Amino acid sequence: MTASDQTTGPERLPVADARRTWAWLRAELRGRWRAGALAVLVGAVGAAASVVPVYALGRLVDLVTEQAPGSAIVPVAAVILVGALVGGLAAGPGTYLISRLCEQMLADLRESTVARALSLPVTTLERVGKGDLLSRVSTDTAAIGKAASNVMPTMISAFLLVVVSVAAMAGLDWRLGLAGAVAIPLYVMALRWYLPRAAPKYAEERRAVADNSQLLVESMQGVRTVHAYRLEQRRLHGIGNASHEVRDISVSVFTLFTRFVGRVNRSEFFGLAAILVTGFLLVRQGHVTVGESAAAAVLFHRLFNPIGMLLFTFDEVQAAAASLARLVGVIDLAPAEEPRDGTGEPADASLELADVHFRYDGAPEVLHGVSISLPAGSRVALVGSTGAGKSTIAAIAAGILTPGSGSVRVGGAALPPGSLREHVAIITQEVHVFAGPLIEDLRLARPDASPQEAAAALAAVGALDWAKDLPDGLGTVVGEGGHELTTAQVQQLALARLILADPPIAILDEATAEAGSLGARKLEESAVAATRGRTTLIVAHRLTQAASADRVVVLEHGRIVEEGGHRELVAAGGRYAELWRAWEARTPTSSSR
Ligand SMILES: Nc1ncnc2c1ncn2[C@@H]1O[C@H](COP(=O)(O)OP(=O)(O)OP(=O)(O)O)[C@@H](O)[C@H]1O
Repeated sequence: MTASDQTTGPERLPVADARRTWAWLRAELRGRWRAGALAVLVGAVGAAASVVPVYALGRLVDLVTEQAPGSAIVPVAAVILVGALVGGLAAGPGTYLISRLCEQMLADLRESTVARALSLPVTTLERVGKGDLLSRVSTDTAAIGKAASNVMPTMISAFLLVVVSVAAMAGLDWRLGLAGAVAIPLYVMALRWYLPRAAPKYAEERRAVADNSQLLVESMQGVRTVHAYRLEQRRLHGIGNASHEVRDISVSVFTLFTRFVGRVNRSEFFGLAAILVTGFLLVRQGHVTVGESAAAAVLFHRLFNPIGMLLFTFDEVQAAAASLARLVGVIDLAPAEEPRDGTGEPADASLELADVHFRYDGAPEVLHGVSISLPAGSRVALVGSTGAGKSTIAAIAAGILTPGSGSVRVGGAALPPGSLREHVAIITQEVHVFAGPLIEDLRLARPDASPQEAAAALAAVGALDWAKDLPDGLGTVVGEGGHELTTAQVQQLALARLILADPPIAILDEATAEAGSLGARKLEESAVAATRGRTTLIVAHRLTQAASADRVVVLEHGRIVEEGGHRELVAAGGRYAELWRAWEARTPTSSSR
């Protein structure tokens, strides 16, 4: 089963199952087996070297007990010194190699997740909400990052030390090894008690955190609506409830953890007691020396920390595994669908939508076979009542949405969405101003644009005057936290970006609709300047835009009901004529056109 087969709910991105997550991890490790083997080898040498001083310490105890001469003690002391040195020296590179491996894997994981998230169909992102995705690329990546940089290196070193120490105890006397091993089933029992209880708790905690971020993101993004409808208290109440849920789940996770710690301490007690009793009996029967028995006890006692580390970090590893499953779920998502028919190079700047059908996820079809043809360099206006499907057509023509069936062709070529976007640029009313200097915002469209080119683009859309008057001119920081631009200024900025991007085809979806009537005419002029020479599809909310277009396409309920020149349609007395009459009645001045 792939991640994309299984969704955790209609409003969430999928989460990969354990098998798929392991398969991803194995494939990643297989691709880096050399680095992995080297890290384990260096770690094992360090662990083995660190056991030598304890062994030698036992021997030292025996020598002292036997009142051996100083000359016999010196070589043992030298062994202790060398062992400690080698152990200490190998620990650094061992940890470094493991950390490097984990960090490289994390960097690749982060890149693939973000790359896939950016290539997701817009409909998927709209359906799941940005909060879920944000919590995955931030909180989940952080959880894995923490495990990768702190937990995994410590855990692997601890594991190697445990293996080498148990082997060393068995080397002293197999019964001592066996006594030490008594603790193993107790540790395993503690872990088996804990893990199945902790896993769902962690998953629950992640889900609650994601829900909380979703609520926060929505409230921030919709802050104007929240103010407009006085929803502050209701939103705060919702966020408060979600935060309380996160808090309660975190507390219950911690309570579970402390109960687990109690079980681990009990295992340590029984393990050490078994070694001391066995050592006592073996010394009494003359099977081992006091030094060997003491060495076994020290070896075991030294494992308290690494074993504790192994067990206590298991929950972080588990949390990281839950996060990894969520990221692999995103990586496995199908990217936006490519068109099924052939591609090729566009012959010219014409744009053609042929028999396009479209439905949003889980909703009824909204476009029922729409065909629109824009010859190169023409201006076509799309007119229709609210919900007719105009914005959907604009998004399909721009390659933001993929039609369910039918095709979009540029210059006769059906292009994949990625390259369609190279030829077609769209401006919607939701223009985002990225935080930073104004000129950098313009350069999003063309990174190498010179200040003169940026200024020329602003001048062409009539925005240079106000831009120069900003506190730092084109260097003024705009966007979130910076100088606030008016809606009309933001639209002009988008039109200036269009000039810099210089696409052969432009789509304007409500680019002027937001403006008040006073500024609307000015913005229309800016739009005409920005689209001059380009094939242009305009979603015309102001019918003056339709009147100045080469052709008007009238859409109702997802179907084209009329098509032709403005005068021709007005004369025909159909749906467009009706809309035009209503428009003229509302804005008498426009009849002068
Ligand atoms: N993201 C979405 N998910 C589900 N349905 C949607 C979504 N966006 C639009 N719709 C629906 O699709 C239909 C066409 O919407 P669209 O926005 O394309 O119409 P429009 O003609 O541009 O309307 P308006 O003039 O109000 O912008 C409407 O019924 C709308 O409710």
